[in-house]
Amino acid sequence: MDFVEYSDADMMMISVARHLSRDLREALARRDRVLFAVPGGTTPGPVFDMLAAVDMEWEAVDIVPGDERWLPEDHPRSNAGQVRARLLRDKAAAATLLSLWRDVPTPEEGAPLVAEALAPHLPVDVALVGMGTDMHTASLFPGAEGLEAALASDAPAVLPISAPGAPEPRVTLSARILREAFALHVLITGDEKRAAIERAQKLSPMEAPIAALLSKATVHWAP
Ligand SMILES: O=C1O[C@H](COP(=O)(O)O)[C@@H](O)[C@H](O)[C@H]1O
Repeated sequence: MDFVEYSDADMMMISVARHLSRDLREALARRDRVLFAVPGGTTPGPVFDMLAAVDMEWEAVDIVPGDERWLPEDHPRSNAGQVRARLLRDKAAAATLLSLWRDVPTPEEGAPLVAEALAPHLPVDVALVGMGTDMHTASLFPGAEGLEAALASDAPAVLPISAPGAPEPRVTLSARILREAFALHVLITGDEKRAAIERAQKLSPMEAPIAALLSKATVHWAP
C-alpha cells in the first residue's frame, strides 16, 4: 500500500479533497459519466465539504455510498443522507446520488435490485473508503454473516451483510468492486487506526477486510 502521513487532520482533508478532484477530473476526461464511491461514518465530512465547492463537471458524476444501513435516506444513520447533506450541495449539487437503499423490507430482497441498477454505471472510477478500528471497510466487517461472499473474486456488486453487534442490517459494495476502482483512497485518523492498518497488512481479508483493498490503495493518515 502507499501510505501518506500528514502532520494534522486539516492538512489531510485538504490534500485528500485535492487528490479526489484530480482523480475525478481525469476520469471525466476518459468517460462521459463517472462513478464516485464514498464512505459513511464520522471521518469524511470535511472532505465532502471541500469537494462540494470544487468547480468541475459535477452533472456527469454519479455518487454511490460504499455501504448503507437498511434505512431510508431521511434517517439520521443513513449514509446517503449524510452524502446529500455534506457533499451534494454548492457546485456538487449537480451530481446524481445513486442510493443503495430500496423500499423493500430486507437487504436480501433489495441488494439484487440495487446491483442491477448500478451495473450500467460500473466500474467505479474513484473510490474513497474509511476504516473502523476493527479493520472493517465499507460494511465488510470481520465476523459478519455474508463476509465470505462479499470478498469473493466473482462477488456481485452489492450484497446484504449483517455486522456483528450493529443495530440494523446493511448492504455493501463488494471488495471486488472497490478494488477495481481506477483510483482508491483510504481516509483514517488516529493512532488506533494506524495500528489497525499496520496489523491488517499481516492478516487475511476474512480477519481484516481492509486487507482486500490495500494492494491498490493509497492510505491517508493523520493523528
Ligand atoms: O460503519 C461505517 O464505518 C466506517 C468507518 O467509520 P468512521 O466513523 O470510523 O469514520 C465507514 O467507512 C463506513 O462507510 C461506515 O458505514
